[in-house]
Formats: sequence, structure tokens, C-alpha cells
Amino acid sequence: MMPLKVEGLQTFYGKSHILHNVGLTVNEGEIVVLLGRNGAGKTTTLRSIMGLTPPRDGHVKLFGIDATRMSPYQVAGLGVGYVPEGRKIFANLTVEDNLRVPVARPGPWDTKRVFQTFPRLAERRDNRGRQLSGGEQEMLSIARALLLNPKLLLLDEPSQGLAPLIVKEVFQIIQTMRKEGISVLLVEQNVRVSLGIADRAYVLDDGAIIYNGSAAELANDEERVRSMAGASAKEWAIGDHESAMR
Ligand SMILES: Nc1ncnc2c1ncn2[C@@H]1O[C@H](COP(=O)(O)OP(=O)(O)OP(=O)(O)O)[C@@H](O)[C@H]1O
Repeated sequence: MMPLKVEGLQTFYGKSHILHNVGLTVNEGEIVVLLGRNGAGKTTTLRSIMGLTPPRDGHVKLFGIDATRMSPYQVAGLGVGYVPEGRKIFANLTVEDNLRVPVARPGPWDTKRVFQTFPRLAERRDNRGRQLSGGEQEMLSIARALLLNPKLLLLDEPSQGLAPLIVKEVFQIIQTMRKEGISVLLVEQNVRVSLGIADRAYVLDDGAIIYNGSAAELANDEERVRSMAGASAKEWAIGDHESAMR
């Protein structure tokens, strides 16, 4: 069953029409990256899928089930993990207590496994959220989503504000998750690194999909990436972190 199929999304914030006929799919075992400059509508797409900002029109199908009108809680219950932008961990709770928050679903991911996968978090289990580095916060946010034992994971800009070496570490974890059969929809502005791990890519511009194809093809077409990024090509951080991935 296809983890995610989105068709004809029209999403609004009040009167502002943000998403225009957005469609995308994630097949089983795939990492799909959704690229686009600031304000293109990437976060809104994830929010529409999660039921946080339901679309006015269009359909969201998760594992063959129509989830368009489901609440975020129901969507999570279908096996969809969501790691929001800015991580949203609890600053005053310890690492261990942050990991007590989710409704755990049965599966291979439990606290023990999480601490094995993220040894930094194990070392800092008694530290409060606000005492963690950006990278540790991102790992905590991913760890929390993994405790749900998701079959599909939506990640919103996991590399944001992280040093290149930490980005590398986080992206390696994403690749490990894929090997375990978790499908991933990854929102990123870090073009080079995300295309390096993705199977397929979509590019959003002004709320509409302007590229849909192979990630490798896009990675080899820097001119195309620049033309889609327009004047803000710098925001796409082409070449950034390249050395980190070697
Ligand atoms: N709560 C809101 N109310 C009104 N407009 C909003 C709201 N949230 C976002 N927007 C607008 O919707 C558009 C898309 O925003 P969105 O956050 O989805 O973009 P994005 O591609 O994720 O960008 P970024 O990389 O900056 O997070 C932007 O023009 C933004 O200003």
C-alpha cells in the first residue's frame, strides 16, 4: 500500500491561498525530498498532510486510507511520525521525560533502542531540553517520533541551524530509518545534501509543484536548480556541506 498520495491540495490560511493543486507521492521505502525557497509552502504541505491545516480541496491518502479530514491524532495513529520545524521539544523537561510524551505504538522502537541509536541522548538523558545543542534537540525530536513506530516519517528542515558534521549524522540516521522500512518525506532547503540521500524530489514554488522527478537528475543539473531558485539561489546552499558528506 502506498504510504502517501496527495492530490490537488488547495490550502488556505484565512483568505490567503497558499497551496495550488499540490500533488505528490511517497512509495514504500523511499526518501522523497520536497525543496523550495523560504515561504514556498513546504511546511504548509506537511501541515495539510498531518491535518493541522486541513486543505480546502484535494485529497490526502495514507496507506490507502482517505485521511483528508482526519485530526492530527488520527493521522499519527495511522503510523505517521511528524518532526516539525524548530523541533518543538519541551525546554523544561529532561531528555528522558521528553521521550515519555508520545503515544507509543508497538514496534521495534522503544526507549532502549532510541538510546542505543542516539548515544548522545543517552549521555544527556537527565539534561533539560533547553540545555541541549541544536543537533541534540533535532535528534530528540526524531527519537520522539520514532517511539511512535511510524511507517512514514515527515521531517521539516532537520538540518536547519546545524553544523555540517551534525547534519551528516542526522542524514545518516534518516538513511538508517529507510533501511528499516520507514518511508520518509523530507522538507529541506539544503539542496545538495538532501538530494544526495533522496530517491525522488519535488520542488515547490509559490505553492505549486514546479519539478517532479529523480533526485539524482536534479543534483546533476545545477543550472536548473539555480533557475528554480531564482534570485535567491544562495538560500539553496548549493555546495554547502558538500565536504561534510564525503
Ligand atoms: N499561520 C499563517 N497564517 C498566514 N500565512 C501563513 C501562516 N503560516 C505561513 N503562512 C504563509 O504561507 C506561505 C507558505 O509558508 P510555509 O511556511 O509553508 O513555507 P515554507 O516553504 O515552509 O517556508 P520556510 O522554509 O520559510 O519554512 C508563506 O507565504 C507564509 O508567509
